[in-house]
Amino acid sequence: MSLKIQALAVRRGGRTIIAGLDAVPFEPGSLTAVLGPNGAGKSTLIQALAGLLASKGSVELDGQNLNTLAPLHRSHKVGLLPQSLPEATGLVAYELLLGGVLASGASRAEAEQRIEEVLDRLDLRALAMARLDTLSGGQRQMMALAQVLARRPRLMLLDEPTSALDLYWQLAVLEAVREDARRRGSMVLMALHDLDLALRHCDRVLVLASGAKLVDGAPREVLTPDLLARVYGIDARVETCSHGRPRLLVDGLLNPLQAKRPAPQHFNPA
Ligand SMILES: Nc1ncnc2c1ncn2[C@@H]1O[C@H](COP(=O)(O)OP(=O)(O)OP(=O)(O)O)[C@@H](O)[C@H]1O
Repeated sequence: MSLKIQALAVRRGGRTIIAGLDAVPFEPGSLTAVLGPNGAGKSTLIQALAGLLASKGSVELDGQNLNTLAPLHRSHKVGLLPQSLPEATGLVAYELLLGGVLASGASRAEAEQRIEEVLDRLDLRALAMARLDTLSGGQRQMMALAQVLARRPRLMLLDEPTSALDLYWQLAVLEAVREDARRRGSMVLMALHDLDLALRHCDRVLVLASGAKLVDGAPREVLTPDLLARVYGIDARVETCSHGRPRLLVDGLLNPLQAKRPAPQHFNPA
């Protein structure tokens, strides 16, 4: 039982964005960070896995090819947190959660019970009855994440889940996701720019560049100074802090003439 990606290819706007991605199977309970520079293809991969973009190749979840499932059935198994925040509409936050959980196939009673649990776990009860247009961007992002957790999908796809959150909530949210994966055996793939969060919370990192897999492995092993220089064009290293945790130390930008960083991501029509 796992997620297997084989020869995944995605085109957008007439261009090949992801060309034949293979990955070692993702295990139940695992958190994987999808890393890479702007335009590397992280969101494209996540949207293709969620079924929002047509793709070739195979995406198998627990032995079932997701591309053969009807969209509704696929959405019961796969929960997506998009990069964009939920719109600031007159909808009450609780209604956002309820709509999502009911759409995932839960009964009304089951949906309400799951939402109560997630609101408690994330300490969001005080905001549950607020209109979305009265919440801050970060609060709306937390509500969207609460919805994904309450839907209890087998595969969670989170596109920059902490982009609008303060330091407390970045850690709190990732710990809640980690706990959910451990408890239910769900699998999590999340696009991240914060490498410290990837080092701290993820079992594995998948690094993309120009839509191709560059490396895939344990965060500490993969995030070497050479890789950081090649992918991000920065002079940086991972060291162990006095509390025994890995930390990214950034010394600065590499001189662009010396950097081995590829030019800004650009894809040739294929
Ligand atoms: N709607 C679209 N139509 C056509 N091309 C797109 C579209 N969205 C993204 N692209 C292209 O796909 C490539 C990958 O974009 P994608 O958003 O997947 O990158 P990303 O790694 O998530 O970037 P970021 O870190 O900036 O969010 C880019 O070259 C981008 O120009």
